[in-house]
Amino acid sequence: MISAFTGTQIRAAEQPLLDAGEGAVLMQRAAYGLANAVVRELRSEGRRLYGSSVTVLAGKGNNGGDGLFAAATLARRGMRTTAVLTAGSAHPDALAAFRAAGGRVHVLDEDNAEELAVLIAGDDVVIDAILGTGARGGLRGSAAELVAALEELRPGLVVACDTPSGVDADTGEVHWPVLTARLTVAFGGIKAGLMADPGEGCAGRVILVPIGIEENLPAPALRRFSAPDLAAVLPDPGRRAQKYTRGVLGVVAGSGRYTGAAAICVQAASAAGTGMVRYLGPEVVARQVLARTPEAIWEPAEPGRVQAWLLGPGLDGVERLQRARDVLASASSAGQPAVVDAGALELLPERCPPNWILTPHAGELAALLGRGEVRVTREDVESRTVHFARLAAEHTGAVVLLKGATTVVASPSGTVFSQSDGNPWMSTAGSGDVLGGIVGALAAAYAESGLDDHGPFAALGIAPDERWAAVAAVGASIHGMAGSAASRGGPLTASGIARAVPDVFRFLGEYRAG
Ligand SMILES: NC(=O)C1=CN([C@@H]2O[C@H](COP(=O)(O)OP(=O)(O)OC[C@H]3O[C@@H](n4cnc5c(N)ncnc54)[C@H](OP(=O)(O)O)[C@@H]3O)[C@@H](O)[C@H]2O)[C@@H](O)CC1
Ligand SMILES: [K+]
Repeated sequence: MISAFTGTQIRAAEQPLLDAGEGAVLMQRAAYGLANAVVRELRSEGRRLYGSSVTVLAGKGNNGGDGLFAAATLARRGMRTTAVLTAGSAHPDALAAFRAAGGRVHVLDEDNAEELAVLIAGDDVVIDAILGTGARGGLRGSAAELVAALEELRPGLVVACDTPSGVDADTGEVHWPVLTARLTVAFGGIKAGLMADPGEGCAGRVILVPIGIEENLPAPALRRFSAPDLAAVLPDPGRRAQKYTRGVLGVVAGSGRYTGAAAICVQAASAAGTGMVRYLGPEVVARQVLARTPEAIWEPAEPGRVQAWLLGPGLDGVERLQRARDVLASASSAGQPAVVDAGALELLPERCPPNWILTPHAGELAALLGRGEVRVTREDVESRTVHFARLAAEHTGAVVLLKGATTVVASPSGTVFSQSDGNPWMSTAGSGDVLGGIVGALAAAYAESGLDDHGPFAALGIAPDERWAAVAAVGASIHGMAGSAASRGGPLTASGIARAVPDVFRFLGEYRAG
C-alpha cells in the first residue's frame, strides 16, 4: 500500500532525531534526494546537466534550507543556479553553502516580483521551496505575486520541495496561488495532502525520499492501493466456484426517464465478475438491461437471494423510490451490504450500517451533509474533499466514496483511502453508473467470500472496520484503470469503460501470476 501522513505526524516522527541533534543530517538527506530527483528528471528528458539553469524559490524555514542545499549540490554538478529568497532571510547554513557553491542570490521585495518571474520562467528547472510542513495558510504578499506571475508564464520543469507551497500538507486544501509542479519530492513520508483533491492536482508525480524517520511513523492518515495490492485482493473464483459463490448482486436502478443508467450499471457489474445480477425494475427498463446484458435476470416480483445491493443510478418516480426504500430496509435488517448512489442517497435512514457504501459526487455529498444540518456547497466539498468525506462517514455511519479526479473513500472509523487511476475523459454521462456496478459486484463477491482475518485485506494490514472502505477503494481503482484503458488519451463512453473492466482484471491477474 502507498501510505501518506499528515505534516504533524511527520514532524512528530522527526522529533526524536531532532532531539538527538540529527536535524542537519536529516536536511542533508532530504537535499541530496531532491538534487538527485532533479538530475534524473533532466536526464530522462535527454537533457544535459552542465549548463542547464535552475532557480530555487527559498522561504525562510527548513523547506527553504532543503532547497538551497539541493541547489548547492546542483551548482557543484555544473548547473547555473539562482536563489530567490522570498522572505528576505533564509536558513543560514544552507544559504552559506549555496553561495560557496557559486550560486547567485536575489532577494524578493515589493517591487521586483514581476521582473523576477520573467527571469525565472526562462530557467530549465524551478524548485519550489517556499513553504513546507511548517506553513500556516498560503503564500502572501510578494511571494504570492511572484508565484501567480510565474504560473501564468508556464515555467519549465517545476519541482516541489516536500509539498507545493500553498497546498495544505494534511488535507490537500489549496491556498491559491500555487506553482503547479510536475514532480514533488516528499521527505520521510508522502504528505496526505498530495493524495487528495485539490492538492493532488498541484503536485504532479510524487516520489518519496527516505530520510531515516520512517521507523517512527505512526499508522498512515491515508492509504492507496497500488497494482500489486489490487492483484492481491481481487476476488479469485477458485476451482469450485459457481455463480452463487461468486456473489449475486441485486440492482434497483433506472426508470422510464433514465433507462440507460440501469443498463450501464448492470453491464458493468457483469463485467466486474459478479456471479449473477438480479435486476428489479419496470419491464420497459428491463428490456434495455437484458438487451445489453442477456445474462442478467429480471425480477418483476420478489427477487431471489442476493449477497449485496446496488441502488440509485437513474432512479426516479414515487413508486421506484418506494421500492428502493423497501429494499434498503430489508438489506439493513438482513445485514446485507448496499452500494447507494444518486437518487437513492435521498432515501437513507439517519444511521446506516457500516457495510453500506455511499457513492456521491461533490454536489450530492453537500446535499447529504445538509440533511445533518451541515450547510456546505459543492465548492466547499471540492475544496476540502477528505474533511467532508470523513464528516459524512461519521454522520451517516456508512462508508463514503466521494467521486472526483482523486476519489476519496472514508470509513466511519475515520480511515481514509484515496485512488487516482482515471483520466479527465471519464467525466462523461454514465461513468458513475459504471463505478456503481463495479463496486456492487465487488461488494457481492466479498460478502460471499467474507472479509475475515484470514483474507487478503487482513494480510495487507487493513483492520476489520476499514475493510468495506477498502472494497470501495478497490472498486474506484478498477474503474479508473478501466477508464484509462478505454481512453488511451482520447474520448470514451461509459459503455467503453464497462467493456474495459475485464481487461483490468486480466492485467492484475497476470501481475499476481508473475
Ligand atoms: N524538521 C526537520 O528536521 C526536517 C524538515 N525538513 C523540511 O522542513 C520543512 C518544514 O520546515 P519548517 O518547520 O522550518 O517550516 P517551513 O515549511 O519551511 O515554513 C516556513 C516558515 O515560514 C513561516 N511561514 C509559515 N506560514 C507562512 C506563510 N503562509 N507565508 C509565509 N511564511 C510562512 C514560518 O515562520 P513564522 O512565520 O512562524 O516565523 C515557517 O517557519 C519540511 O517541509 C521539510 O521540507 C527536512 O529538511 C527534513 C528535516
Ligand atoms: K515547498
